[in-house]
Amino acid sequence: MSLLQIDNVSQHFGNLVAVNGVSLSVDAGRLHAVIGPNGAGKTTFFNLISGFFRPTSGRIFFDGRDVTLLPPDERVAMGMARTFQITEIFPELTVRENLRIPVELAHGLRLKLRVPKDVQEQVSQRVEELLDLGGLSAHADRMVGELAHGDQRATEILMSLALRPRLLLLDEPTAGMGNQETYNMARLIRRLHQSQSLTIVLIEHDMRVIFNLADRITVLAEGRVLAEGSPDEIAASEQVQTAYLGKAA
Ligand SMILES: Nc1ncnc2c1ncn2[C@@H]1O[C@H](COP(=O)(O)OP(=O)(O)OP(=O)(O)O)[C@@H](O)[C@H]1O
Repeated sequence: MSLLQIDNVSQHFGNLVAVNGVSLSVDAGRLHAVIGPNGAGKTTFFNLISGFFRPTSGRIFFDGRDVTLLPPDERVAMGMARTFQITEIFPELTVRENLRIPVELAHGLRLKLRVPKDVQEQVSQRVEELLDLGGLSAHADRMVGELAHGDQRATEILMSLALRPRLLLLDEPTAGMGNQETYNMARLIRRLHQSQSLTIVLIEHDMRVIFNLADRITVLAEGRVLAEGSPDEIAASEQVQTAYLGKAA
């Protein structure tokens, strides 16, 4: 069964149709990439999935439930997590302290003065698990603001996992990264996908990352679905090459 089902969704901004009748279905455990040239509607589409915009028309289902009108926080509570192009971390706190914040929130602890010892231990254990998962244990006590950009983004992604989401929406996770950082980020995404059975929908510009990681790819152009298929099918599509890959190469 699909974890995420999008039926014929459109988003108008005045006369501009940013997303035009897009449908997409993502099965649990899949990694689905959304690609397309600048202005194709990718970010708007993500805003619709995560609830920052309400579509002009169409429906969105998550885990079988119609979430079209649900606000972002209720979607998060249902198991949807999203990271943004802009890094959202606390630069003057350490990596461990940054991770501790959402983990405590996930345990309902942030406003409690007295926290039972066993709960404190569960929180600490989950923080260490996340550090380990992200390969960040060696940097745990460093201030996030001092880390390389790639490690900052990794921290942010790990923070979004504190609530143990089932769907992770990643908006250009390798934006602004060099080759080595891009490679490390792709490895982290693969690890999350495989070891945590996390369903991932990813917007990405870097073709190496997409063709390496994705099970399926949707190509958007001018707000519409230009093509959808496996990486091999998309790479072989003349229509896609003309509209997108040709230009990007
Ligand atoms: N809040 C908004 N109000 C009006 N127009 C918008 C708004 N957000 C996006 N648009 C327009 O919708 C179209 C699609 O934009 P969007 O940012 O979704 O594309 P994108 O594929 O994410 O592009 P990029 O790769 O450059 O980030 C563009 O023409 C953009 O100018």
